[in-house]
Amino acid sequence: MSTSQTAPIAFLKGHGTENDFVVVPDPDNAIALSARAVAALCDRRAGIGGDGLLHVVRSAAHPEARAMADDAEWFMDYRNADGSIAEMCGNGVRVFARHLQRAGHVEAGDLAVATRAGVKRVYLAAGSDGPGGADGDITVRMGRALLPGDEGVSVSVGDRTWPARHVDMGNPHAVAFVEDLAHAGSLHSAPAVTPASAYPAGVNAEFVVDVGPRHLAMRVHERGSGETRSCGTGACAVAVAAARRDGLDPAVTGAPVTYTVDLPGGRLVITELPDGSVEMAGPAVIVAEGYIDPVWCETAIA
Ligand SMILES: N[C@@H](CCC[C@H](N)C(=O)O)C(=O)O
Repeated sequence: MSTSQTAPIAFLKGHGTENDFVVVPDPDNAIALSARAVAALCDRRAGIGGDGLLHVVRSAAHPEARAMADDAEWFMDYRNADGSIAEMCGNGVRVFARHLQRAGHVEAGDLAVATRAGVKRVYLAAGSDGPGGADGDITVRMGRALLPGDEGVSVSVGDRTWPARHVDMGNPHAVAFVEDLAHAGSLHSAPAVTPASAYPAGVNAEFVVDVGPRHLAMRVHERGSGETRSCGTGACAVAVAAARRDGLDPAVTGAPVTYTVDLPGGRLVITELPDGSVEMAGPAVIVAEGYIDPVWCETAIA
């Protein structure tokens, strides 16, 4: 955020299954959001607080999205809570779409959103709360999961180590099936994921248990944010890893496979389709909106 900013900057606060975000609408890409500014805004005590930040920019106005502008009017410039940049955020893209719908920028129905992991198709049901709609689940076509070869990935917490599945949902994941989610410990610090060479840009680590047929529960430690109460791309990675573990591959059988994934902050339903794409359905809520004090910007971010 440019420290020369004098006008108040609008923001919203939202969440998807309690994965929470500061939303900064900036259609013309006029706000220079430094990593430091993002970290200050996401700070839960001295800032607004969030697992990440959604910078809402017209694709045509952003150098990383200009090439997608013909396919998607809006670009989700996603940042983690520590200010780092990530390719994609599954819960974030639903909150992003909810904001656009609520602000009247888009209608219910199909919407294309540009992300650093490509254009994602979002389906927004018409809501009952207000003209633009504000409730109901949002479905996102997340693209294909990539399963890089067996690099012998493993995840460790304390003296426990589990073999893990490397799943790429546009961003990197290591999925470990465990006996008990409590074995992941406090997750105050990042679990060790090896070999480091499998994840040169860092990794999100998921811990998963079965709770019933095609029904999973998970915890996650997110790159750049720590343990969060939900991760959409993580839930997709977990569902695909579980399908392969269970001998299911829609590309082979021609039948979609659905897993229900319970997270500390709520439930996501993940379906892998015969064309290999992964669909995620879940809630997205805008909680509040307001203005960031320019004096705070000067002092906290300068
Ligand atoms: N919470 C997100 C993922 C956000 C990005 C992640 N921390 C990364 O660095 O890849 C989700 O819902 O997918």
